[in-house]
Amino acid sequence: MITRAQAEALDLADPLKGKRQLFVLPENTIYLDGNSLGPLPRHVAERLAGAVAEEWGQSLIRGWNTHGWFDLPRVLGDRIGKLIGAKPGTVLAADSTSINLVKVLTAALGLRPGRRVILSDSGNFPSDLYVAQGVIKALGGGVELRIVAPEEVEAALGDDLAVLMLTEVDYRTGRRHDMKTLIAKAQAKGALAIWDLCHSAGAFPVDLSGANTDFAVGCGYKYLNGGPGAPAFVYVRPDLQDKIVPSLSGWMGHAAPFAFDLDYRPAQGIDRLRAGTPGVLSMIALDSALDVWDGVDLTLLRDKSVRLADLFISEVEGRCGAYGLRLASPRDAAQRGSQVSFHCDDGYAVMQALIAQGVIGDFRAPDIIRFGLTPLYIGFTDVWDAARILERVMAERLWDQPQFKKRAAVT
Ligand SMILES: Cc1ncc(COP(=O)(O)O)c(C=O)c1O
Ligand SMILES: Nc1c(O)cccc1C(=O)C[C@H](N)C(=O)O
Repeated sequence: MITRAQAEALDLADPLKGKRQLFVLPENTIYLDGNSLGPLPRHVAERLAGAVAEEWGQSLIRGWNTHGWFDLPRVLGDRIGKLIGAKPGTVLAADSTSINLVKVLTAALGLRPGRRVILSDSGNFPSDLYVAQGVIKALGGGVELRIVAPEEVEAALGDDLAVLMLTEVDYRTGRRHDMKTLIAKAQAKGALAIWDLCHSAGAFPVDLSGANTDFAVGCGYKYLNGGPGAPAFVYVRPDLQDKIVPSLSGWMGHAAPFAFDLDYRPAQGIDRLRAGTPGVLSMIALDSALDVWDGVDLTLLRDKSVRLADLFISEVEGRCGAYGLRLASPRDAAQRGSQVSFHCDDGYAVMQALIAQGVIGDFRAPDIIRFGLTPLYIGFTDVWDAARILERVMAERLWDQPQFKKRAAVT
């Protein structure tokens, strides 16, 4: 444990400290939930207002050409690609993570006919498992979703494997898979690998090309700060792009959308992953939000993320261990994403009481309180203060009140 003055000294020496002022952060709030919804980058409101008034208001339908609306999915894809080690032309910003997963899962199964198994793990985000279940039903069966414990994935890679479908960072515990190794082992079995990077993109450096990733998806509203419901992204390895047969074969992914042919012909390259009309205003918000990454060295980002997490773990364990909080995240930073979670009895009420004290994290059933550590706008003093406030919530049993026990619709 350290003193508050020591935490302040760490902030003063932080090479990323200048980035914080780029964000709108409400007063008296310590925001440790950027792994669920990133905060508003300050300049986005003006850019969005300008886009509404000028681009939509004045240019009307001409905006598709004059403001480059049609190209936004590719342009944003390339910007996101720089954060995840993807080459230009391999990432598309589009739709939601769940929808993009339908696209790549059906594409991958189409490339491995006769193979029966989609392998995933019980730490995956449930939407991904639901998508796989839905795809299997829509295909009329013949494929099985096999779910194993995260630590059993490697041993479960069999000769009948069609697709390994995993989320790199466990949304509850922050446990991180060894993506490169698992991809190589799945490919050695003749399978394809799909990675969900929702809790990776913008959280630490990702190297999709270096890991020879087949497919990846991820969202724009967490560490990329694109706003609620921001466009997601999808990655396809260059040599697979023209081999895949899109199942969501909408007109915007057609080779010639404005020829209005009656028959579908897929576009070349990543464009065939487009389906329908993109949400242009959301694309513009995400495009603008991505400016905060200009000049950011992702190795510095990771270094700060690890140090924030180590400090938070030591402060919370030191202050709250006596109240039964237990670390749910890996202690070894190399096996963690950019969040820290604790098992906590009455965790929902504890988190609500903490939020009432100005520290925003979230709760994930059955007993996890979860804290996102986002180095662009969170500092060492923030996590020190958050641990101290959590100690007060526990010591004074501030959580033990009826209003903190009533579950909201969205947690
Ligand atoms: C790992 C992961 N995958 C998928 C999703 C679902 O994304 P969406 O609701 O944007 O489709 C989320 C979060 O909601 C997530 O954390
Ligand atoms: N996508 C969300 C939403 O629409 C509402 C509330 C939360 C979310 C989330 O992103 C949850 C998130 N995927 C998680 O890691 O738990």
